[in-house]
Amino acid sequence: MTSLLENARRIVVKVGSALVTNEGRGVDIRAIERWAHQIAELRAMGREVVLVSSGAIAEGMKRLGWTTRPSRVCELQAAAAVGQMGLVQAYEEHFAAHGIGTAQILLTHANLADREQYLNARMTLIELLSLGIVPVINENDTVVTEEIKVGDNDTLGALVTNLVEADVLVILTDQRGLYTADPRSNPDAEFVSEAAAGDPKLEKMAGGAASQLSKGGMITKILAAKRAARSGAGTIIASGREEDVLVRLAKGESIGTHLKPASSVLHARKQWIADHLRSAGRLVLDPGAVRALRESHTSLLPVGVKAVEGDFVRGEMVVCVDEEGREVARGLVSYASDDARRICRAHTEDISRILGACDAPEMIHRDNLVVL
Ligand SMILES: Nc1ncnc2c1ncn2[C@@H]1O[C@H](COP(=O)(O)OP(=O)(O)O)[C@@H](O)[C@H]1O
Ligand SMILES: N[C@@H](CCC(=O)OP(=O)(O)O)C(=O)O
Repeated sequence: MTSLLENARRIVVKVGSALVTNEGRGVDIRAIERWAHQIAELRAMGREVVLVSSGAIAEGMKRLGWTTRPSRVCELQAAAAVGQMGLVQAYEEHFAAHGIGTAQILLTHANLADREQYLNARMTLIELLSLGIVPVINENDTVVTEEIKVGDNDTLGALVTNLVEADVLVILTDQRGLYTADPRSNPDAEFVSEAAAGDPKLEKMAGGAASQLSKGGMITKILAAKRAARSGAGTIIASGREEDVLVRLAKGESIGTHLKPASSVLHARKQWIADHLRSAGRLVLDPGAVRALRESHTSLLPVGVKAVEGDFVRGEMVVCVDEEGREVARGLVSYASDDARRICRAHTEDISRILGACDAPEMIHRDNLVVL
């Protein structure tokens, strides 16, 4: 078996509290140095990497001189706010040593449930990746209470994987991967090197019941893999202490537990476009464009768009209709409605002259288009 990471172009790496913090005594600087080094190598191999890192509370406790984890939510929030400074400082310093810039992103579940904020976060992250920056994400603990928390960073990692349409989610933890039972209490537990993401048997191995969800552990990783598979991404659970784990995985070595999605990224994305998104506007196509979409499965070019209806931002879902108003396709549009109106009917080579820049040669790229 080869690694899911071998051919992945966009990767989300989640590092857990168990790893980032030195036995709960603040940030493990040596560990951060090693991951920065490995992620720099992945970038040099042409991969894009988003990092989801825990550790703010543990670092905050150290800075505040607290030796036991507080129970009041506001104390945990205060510790997270203090500790986040140390966490991002450590990442910034160690990525800078490789000439790589970093960006801090703090997200909540509520941010990602809101359509506009979801799209804004997506645009920002994709822009950062195209600028060669490594985004470092954590939950925005200051503004969340128990009920609206993502809860654990495994779930946040999966949400970010869906958000940026990553190919693979790598969850680094303090175990080699998934065992048939918790290896801490079951020395006979067997290692699982490969399984289907979403297989209910895995939830039982990880300790099962939904009531344990908030406690983290392996169950949140298994559920994160199930969630990531919805956008076609595979998940790897591996030990962050394994020598050069990310680079070796990217070179094709099979390390850790590989949880494979049932369908390909492209198929899953198209399913998502077709099923889940509310349309933000309409593009009226001329008969030539309708034919090209139906018969040649091409991208939709601005020249074939006769009119643009509605207000939308880049990346939103729009419905494509023929001159009689019948739905032909739907897809994620490459331009916001104002720009789309200005370039409809235009040839691709004229886009930069009209808009001052050409973000994309097509109105909807064929990977983001579902013809009905
Ligand atoms: N089936 C299992 N296989 C491996 N680890 C398991 C399993 N069930 C429970 N665990 C526990 O999950 C822990 C990892 O989760 P956690 O401590 O939340 O890590 P992190 O902070 O990296 O998210 C392991 O140390 C292990 O004790
Ligand atoms: N956001 C918090 C906690 C994140 C969390 O639950 O972490 P994890 O156990 O790695 O899934 C922090 O940075 O300390």
